[in-house]
Parts: sequence; C-alpha cells; structure tokens
Amino acid sequence: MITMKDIVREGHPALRKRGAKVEFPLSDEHKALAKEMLEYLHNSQDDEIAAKYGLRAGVGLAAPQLGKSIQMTALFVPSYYEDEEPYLDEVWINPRIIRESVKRACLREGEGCLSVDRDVPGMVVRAARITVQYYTVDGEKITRKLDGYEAIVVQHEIDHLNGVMFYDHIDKENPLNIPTGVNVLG
Ligand SMILES: OCN(O)CCCc1ccccc1
Ligand code: NI
Repeated sequence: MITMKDIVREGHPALRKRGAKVEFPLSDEHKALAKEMLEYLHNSQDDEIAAKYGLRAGVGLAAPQLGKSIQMTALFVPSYYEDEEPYLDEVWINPRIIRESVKRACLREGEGCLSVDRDVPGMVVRAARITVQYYTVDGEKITRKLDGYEAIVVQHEIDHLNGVMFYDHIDKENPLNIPTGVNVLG
C-alpha cells in the first residue's frame, strides 16, 4: 500500500515535469499503480487507517507525486452528505481541460499539497467551471463539466501532471487578496 514515504516532496524533479501520456491498453504496472493511488485516497480518509499508517488525508493524488512522471491522477471527493455517492471516486488518464469559464474561484482556506510539508497561505485563484476530457483506466473517453470544489481539486491535480504547484498561482505581492468577482468557496 502507498504511505507517506512513497510521496515525493518539493525539490523532486517529477513535480516540475510534464508527465508522459499513458498508452492504452494500460500495462499491468499502470493498472496496479492506478488501483494503489485510489486506495491511498480511500485509506487517507478513513480515520482509523490514516491514524494507523500516519497518512495525510487527500482528495487527489497525481502519479508525479509518487515520482512517476505520467499523466495519471486518482480523485476521491466524498459527497457532502454521508449517505450519498462520492462526487469523484476514480482514476483519470491523460486528462486535459478543454474549456474553462472566465469566472474565477478559490477556496477561502487556500490549498495544501501532500508533496508540500509546509503551510503556504494565499488565494489559489482558478477557473470556477471547467470542461475536462480524460480516459478511464479501461480506455473510455469521457468529457465532463465540473464546478465548485471538484473543479478546484481537478485543476490542482491536472496542474501536477504539468509540473505546476498550487502556490505558483498565489499572488506574491498580495497573497491573501481576493480579486473582484472571484467566487470564494468554503
Ligand atoms: O495533489 C493532491 N494533493 O496534494 C492533495 C491535496 C489536494 C487538494 C488540496 C486543496 C485543494 C485542492 C486539492
Ligand atoms: Ni497536490
């Protein structure tokens, strides 16, 4: 199982490279990696397992964070309501944003990252609504629109696949400034 020791931290080259496109059909190695990445997210959001193995909770995990410079990310965003299906619970292959709104959004609390062992305060301003195109592990091509918290998470993950870190988006001069018209979430 993936634990924190498998997650590379700032300074590791894989975090600053664009990942290579994943070929289909997925190799056994890539299939196993996809499964393990999603498992990490489930484990990290299970209080008992997370405490037992010292896992930091995450709603996303991108392959470059494991030192694997490929275009693969796992997403596990539980729904707001316990008894409802999670909003996102899958692995996306070769995802790309094909459209984004002019409207911007950010999380009131800012963002963090499993590959960043420090707090980096500041507004991470992103597109409020995106249209993404990705492949499932079975090679099915999906086009999907997202908004709200999921849109923020997916942009954070796709950034990782392109060597971008969340703090690259923070305004150095005025990190806590919320530009006019930006939706503040949370
Ligand atoms: O790359 C995923 N990872 O570092 C876990 C944190 C994910 C995340 C945190 C805040 C806002 C969006 C996404
Ligand atoms: Ni991250």
